[in-house]
Amino acid sequence: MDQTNNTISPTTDRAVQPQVEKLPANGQQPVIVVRGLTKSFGEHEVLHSISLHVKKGENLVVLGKSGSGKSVFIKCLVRLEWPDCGTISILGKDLDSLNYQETNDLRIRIGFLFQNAALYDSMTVRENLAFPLRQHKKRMSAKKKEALILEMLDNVGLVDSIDQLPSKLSGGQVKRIGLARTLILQPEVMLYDEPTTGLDTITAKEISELIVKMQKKYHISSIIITHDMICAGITADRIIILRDGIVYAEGSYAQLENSQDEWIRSFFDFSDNINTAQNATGK
Ligand SMILES: Nc1ncnc2c1ncn2[C@@H]1O[C@H](COP(=O)(O)OP(=O)(O)OP(=O)(O)O)[C@@H](O)[C@H]1O
Repeated sequence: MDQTNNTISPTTDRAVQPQVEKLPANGQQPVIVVRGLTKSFGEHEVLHSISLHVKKGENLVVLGKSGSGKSVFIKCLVRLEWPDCGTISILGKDLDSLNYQETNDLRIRIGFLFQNAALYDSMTVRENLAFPLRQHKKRMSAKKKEALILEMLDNVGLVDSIDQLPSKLSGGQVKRIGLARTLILQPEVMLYDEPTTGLDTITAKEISELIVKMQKKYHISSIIITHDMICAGITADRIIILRDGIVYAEGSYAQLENSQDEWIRSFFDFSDNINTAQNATGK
């Protein structure tokens, strides 16, 4: 189904006309391409023919009110849920065409930071970071592993916590270590599910700024699911908004904030904070 005809109707506001089907004009293949993704639970159609792409090095924020299908969408990307129809291509691989081994190989190139990503309580920070390396980088030397652990802890400003147990860390520090642990496998694509949930405003801002710092440092392409507008303001290169199972709107933060559509503008109640935050990150 043509989403452009299926979405917002009476508006002439170009910023909210979903244009996600238009692929980049520079000929560069997007890192993620989703076409016609549909997912129902029983009679309840949660996602209806979603199509979007993510360009290399881009942070795409997916907004939507509670229950709009954001988590179901991201779970479809990592095959925690199976779409009823539609195609998903990540890093040039069509997920449906991959065998078990190819799926596992691709998974290593994709980092997924869960909403409530927990650290292993009985392991120190170093051991938590070493864990994915032990699983997936069996041939990497101990020296290189230690260097990577230190690099990732340095990225998140927590080198001094290397020998601590998670129980000694604050909520924000746990998030940072969770991010470091995901990044240690050097993913080309990151999927963030509500990365700032449960954090106070200042810590949420710090985590959001860290996401941008990592995007720039490692040229990571990301999808960030959030309903935290401060996080969206800091991290988004582009935003799509889900409503009733479709891509209702697409645009930059500024375009959507100034939309003629009142429902879209209702997301942007914290604009003063965000303007400050956006200025700080140059988005
Ligand atoms: N496994 C499931 N079985 C049945 N219904 C489900 C399942 N998972 C999700 N849903 C339904 O799909 C809809 C979308 O859920 P989803 O968790 O994706 O929303 P969301 O946009 O992430 O919401 P929130 O911002 O509150 O996390 C909800 O109505 C939810 O009840």
